[in-house]
Amino acid sequence: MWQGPLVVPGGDHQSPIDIAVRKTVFDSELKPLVATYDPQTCQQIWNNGYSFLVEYDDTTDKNTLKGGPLQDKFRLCQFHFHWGESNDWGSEHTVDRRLFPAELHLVHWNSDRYTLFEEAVMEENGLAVIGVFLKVGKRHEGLQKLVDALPAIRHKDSIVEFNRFDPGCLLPANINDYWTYHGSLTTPPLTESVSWIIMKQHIEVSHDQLAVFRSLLFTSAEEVQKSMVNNFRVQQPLRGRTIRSSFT
Ligand SMILES: CC(C)NC[C@H](O)COc1ccc(S(N)(=O)=O)cc1
Ligand SMILES: [Zn+2]
Repeated sequence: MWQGPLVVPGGDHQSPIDIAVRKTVFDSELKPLVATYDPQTCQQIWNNGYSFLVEYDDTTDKNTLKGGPLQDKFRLCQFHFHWGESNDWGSEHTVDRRLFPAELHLVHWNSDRYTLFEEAVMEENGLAVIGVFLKVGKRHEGLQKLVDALPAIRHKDSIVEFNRFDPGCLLPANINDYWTYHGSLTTPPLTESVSWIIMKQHIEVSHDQLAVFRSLLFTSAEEVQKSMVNNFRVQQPLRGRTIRSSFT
C-alpha cells in the first residue's frame, strides 16, 4: 500500500477504517438506498496510476444516488477498485479486522449543492461513496466486459472509450444492509468530504478476473514496470466517530 502523508493536518475523520461490528449503532431512521444508473452514460475507462476508473457523464442527473443516510441527491462520476497482490488482502475497509481481496468504490458528488465534482470534493457534505467488498468465488458475468478492457489500459494515463456498462450490476443483491460513517478520500487530496456507505453483502468475482486487475501497471510505458497491486491506504484511527448500521 502507498504510504503517502501519514497524518493529514487536523485530519480526524480519515478513511479507511475497521468496522468493529459490535461497536456499530443501529439507526432506524436510515432509509433504503435508491441508486438509479443509466448504462448509456458510461464514457471511458482509464488507468490513473492509482487504480483504473470507469467514468460516467455527470453533466445531468442520469446516474443518481439518494436515500440511505443522505439528505441530498448525488451524481455518480466514476467507480474504481482497490486490491492486493494476493487474495489474502486488498480491501481498504475491514469488518472485525477481516480483509477482503478487493473493494469497489462507486463515487458520487452532491449535485443539489454543487455543480462540479472538483468543487464538492472540498466540502464536508460533498461526496458519497458506496463501498462493496469483493470475494474470490464464481465468475462475475457483468464484470467480464470490464476485465476484457483492462489490457488496453495497462500503463498509467492510458485511456479507452468504454460504453454501455451498468454499474448497478456490481452492487450486491441486498443494498439495504449497510454501515455508514463520515470520512475522507483514501487517496490525495484526502479531503474529509465523504459519506461512506459500506455494503454488508459482498459480491463474488473469479480468481482469474482478479488476476487481470493485477496485470495493470502503476507505471507509464517509459518507466520501469511496477505491477498495480496493494493500491490501498493504511487504516486510520476512528477518533470517536460512530458507525451506524441500517440493520440489526
Ligand atoms: C482534480 C483532483 C481533485 N482529482 C482528485 C481525484 O479525482 C481524487 O478523487 C478520488 C475519488 C475517490 C476516492 S476514494 N478511494 O476515497 O473512493 C479517492 C480520490
Ligand atoms: Zn477508492
